[in-house]
Amino acid sequence: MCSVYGNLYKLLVVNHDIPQPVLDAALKAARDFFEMPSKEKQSYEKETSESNGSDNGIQSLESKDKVVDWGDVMFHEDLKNWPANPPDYKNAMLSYARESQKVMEKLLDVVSKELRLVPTYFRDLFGDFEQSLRVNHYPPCPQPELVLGLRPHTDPVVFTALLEDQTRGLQVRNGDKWVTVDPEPDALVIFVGEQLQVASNGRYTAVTHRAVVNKTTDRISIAMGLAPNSKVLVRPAPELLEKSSPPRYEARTYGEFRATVSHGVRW
Ligand SMILES: O=C(O)CCC(=O)C(=O)O
Ligand SMILES: [Fe+2]
Repeated sequence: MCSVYGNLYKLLVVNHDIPQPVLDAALKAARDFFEMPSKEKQSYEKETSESNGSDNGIQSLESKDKVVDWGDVMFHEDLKNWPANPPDYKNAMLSYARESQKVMEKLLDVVSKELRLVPTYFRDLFGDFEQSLRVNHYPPCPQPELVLGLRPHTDPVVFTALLEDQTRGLQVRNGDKWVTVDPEPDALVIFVGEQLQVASNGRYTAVTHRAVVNKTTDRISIAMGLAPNSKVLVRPAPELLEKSSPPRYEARTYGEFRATVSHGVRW
């Protein structure tokens, strides 16, 4: 169903079976949203955003003690809070959510098999999934070296499917270096999230990533997080434990995890 390139720190998936128009429509809807006049955007952004980005950015740049995320985000927790405009925004995002969930579920089966578990092991363990969507916009920045688009973080979910436009900006941590991921048309970047790290007892590790910005070009990315529902107890899979590999993480429901662990990036 797909070719997976990469290694421990990133997965770049091509031939993922998502029809290109679905990807194009999601990116277009995001762009159309952020191109609307500020007034129209503001009511939505207030509800959904943690941003301190472009609109008050110059001020933020001057405060040296503050971490600045030079971006705006529309956050749709549990796929809710849709703006009425652009009119096709909601449908475009829901189609992307549906299609990317299929890809991530298939990848979970690949991971299960790789760990010599039954193919549906992790899908069964995580149960009914919930999805949240972060639609990110990073405007050009006059002094990109002073800010980040989005600070370094790992995603607290199982997997994230990141769809980005063709502007460079995503970086992943590999050892002590930041590596820029070159955007590829048609590809999705899949991140391992913290819930898969716990359930695989650290055999898969969550990817630390961040976004940088540039002087001339704005950038759009759409991150779809696949998460268990809040009641699901996430713990290292007993089948993966042995005397020589004891559990490395505590068992916690996803709800408890969300309430106690925060990386400063809302998911
Ligand atoms: O914009 C990007 O490339 C990264 C976005 C991201 O990591 C997120 O929304 O969690
Ligand atoms: Fe992320």
